Amino acid sequence: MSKGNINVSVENIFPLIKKFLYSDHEIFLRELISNGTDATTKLKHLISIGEAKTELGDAKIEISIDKDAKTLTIKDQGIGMTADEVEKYINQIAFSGAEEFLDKYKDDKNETGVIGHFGLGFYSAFMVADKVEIITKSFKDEPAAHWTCDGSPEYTLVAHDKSDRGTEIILHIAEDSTEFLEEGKIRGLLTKYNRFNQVPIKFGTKKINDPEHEPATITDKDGKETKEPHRQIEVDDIINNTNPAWTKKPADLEKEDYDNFYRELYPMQFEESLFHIHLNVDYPFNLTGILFFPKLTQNLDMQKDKIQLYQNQVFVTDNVEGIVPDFLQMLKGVIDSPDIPLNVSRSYLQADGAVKKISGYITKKVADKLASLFKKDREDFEKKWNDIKVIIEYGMLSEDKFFDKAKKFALYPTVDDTYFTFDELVEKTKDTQTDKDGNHVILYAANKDAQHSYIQAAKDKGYQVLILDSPIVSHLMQKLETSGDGKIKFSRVDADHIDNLIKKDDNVISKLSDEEKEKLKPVIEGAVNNSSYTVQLEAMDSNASPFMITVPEFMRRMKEMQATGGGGMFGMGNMPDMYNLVVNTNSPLVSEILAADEEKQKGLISQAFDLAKLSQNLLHGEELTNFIKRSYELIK
Ligand SMILES: Nc1ncnc2c1ncn2[C@@H]1O[C@H](COP(=O)(O)OP(=O)(O)OP(=O)(O)O)[C@@H](O)[C@H]1O
Repeated sequence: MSKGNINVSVENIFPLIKKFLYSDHEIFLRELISNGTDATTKLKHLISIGEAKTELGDAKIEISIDKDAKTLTIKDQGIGMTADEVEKYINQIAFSGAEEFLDKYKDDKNETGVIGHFGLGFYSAFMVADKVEIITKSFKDEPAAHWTCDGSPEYTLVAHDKSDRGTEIILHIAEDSTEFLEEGKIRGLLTKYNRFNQVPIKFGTKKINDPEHEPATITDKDGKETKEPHRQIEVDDIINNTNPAWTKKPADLEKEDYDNFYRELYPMQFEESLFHIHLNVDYPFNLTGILFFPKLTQNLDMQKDKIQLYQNQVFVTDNVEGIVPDFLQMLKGVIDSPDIPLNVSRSYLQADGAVKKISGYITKKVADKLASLFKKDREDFEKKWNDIKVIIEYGMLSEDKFFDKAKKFALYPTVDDTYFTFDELVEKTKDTQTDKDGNHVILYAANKDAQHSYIQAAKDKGYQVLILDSPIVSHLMQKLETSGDGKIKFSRVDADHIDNLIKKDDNVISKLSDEEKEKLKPVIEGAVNNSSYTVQLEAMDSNASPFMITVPEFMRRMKEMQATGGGGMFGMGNMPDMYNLVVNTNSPLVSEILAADEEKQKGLISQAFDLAKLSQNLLHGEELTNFIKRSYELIK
């Protein structure tokens, strides 16, 4: 028997471990399973190179709870340790590892700044146990060893009669941690952290139908046939899939395999993904994974399904901020990399060279995949556009490299469902939609129904009208306007009268004299009596609407940009909505207004103003009721 002190210089390490990251106590299980996994893969390696003369068998890691003894045991069939190795690895290396780890983080008040907490290792057991035993037998022909430590710096190390190879870690669960003696709790942790562990993990047994047994058909006295019950057998309950899809070669997987993996990863998700991207790189860093483009959904559960970060098939976190570019965080799937430093704060992580490269690599892979999907089957890509546009538009705004690539496949659908790339759109509209000053005006609508009359007016002129309705599109337009030669201007169809949106040389003569206009303007202003509207007299086509409400492009876009965060002009977000009331001085109705007496003028203006409001979906409540009443009066 040997007794010893682990290290007197840090006598208080055990209380410290216990206190350490209170909310993260549960990671002890992941740490101990990782040790068991390492021990098993090391042995496998030694066997493969002929250093270990033993059979691996179906080596697994077994987790068991003994509620009476208040113990939780993690047992592996790996490499094991001799007494000397326990002395070296547990008393010295593991301890100094834990000590170093704590030293680094005990002052770290910002607990969320640490992602994963790999590195505390074996001693994390003391976060939940007041006594820990190790019973271990090395694959080498040496007696087993039994190490016990009750949380003080003192330990004992004696021989043991364990005869099978491997290590058992017995945790005597502390009074304040008895939740870890509950089967449900442990099963939850195993599925959270270890469901793709490299070595099978057994947690109890389960009953299944015996595959060897073919139930016989029984015929009763009435001649009715029934099958006898399937014979049940008890088998190990293996909680993990040791071979998840992302660890395989893309060439070995069919679409169905990816679909199945998506469902395995998010069992509560019933929609299929739109497409996947298999990541696989080994230089200059190691990274594998599969990312899925999800179907857009309002389902909140779905939004909880995030990209999961693994390190060698062990779950670390589903907070991948800093590793995956922001715009791709709406994707789902898995990233597995041994090269991501896990014990560092997020700000450090973002500055880390390897992590930056990873983020760049992922962006490039996603752009390449989208480009190839676009090239291979444009029709299908167009169908998916609505579901993926927000992610792509966000990417184009936030990453210049992505913007350059996405320019080739980002789509601009028209109200008639034609999908143009930006270059195609420019080519298609440059002759018809360039104004007299050389500005190339791209027209768009945000809502086909609400802006119907404006869309129609533009289409009557032979113009193309895009439908751009995603929340960040105003930012993207701003970027597209400034990134080219400065000649492209986006304008919503209701930003002005169509002849003003794309001003051509042909000046329309006004039927009204300047004097008449001066007379008319205050009459209309008086009848409208609303400070949100600026009355603007315009000589337009006599067939165009007499009154029309427009929302100046600049104002509206600045407001939208403020509302969706960033950009725009400070303070604009809180400004009230402002409109122009464009009055067509060439319309016969306007001449009629001018000629009418005061009473009739008022009636005509209110009616025309309400009609203009109606076509902008601005007539509501009492105003709408009054309008309807007045309209009935008119047709009586
Ligand atoms: N189940 C086990 N079987 C065999 N050796 C083990 C086992 N558990 C721990 N060890 C030995 O003890 C050492 C220290 O373990 P510990 O978990 O503290 O650190 P680590 O696994 O080396 O690194 P990490 O900090 O990433 O956990 C291991 O390197 C290994 O040599």
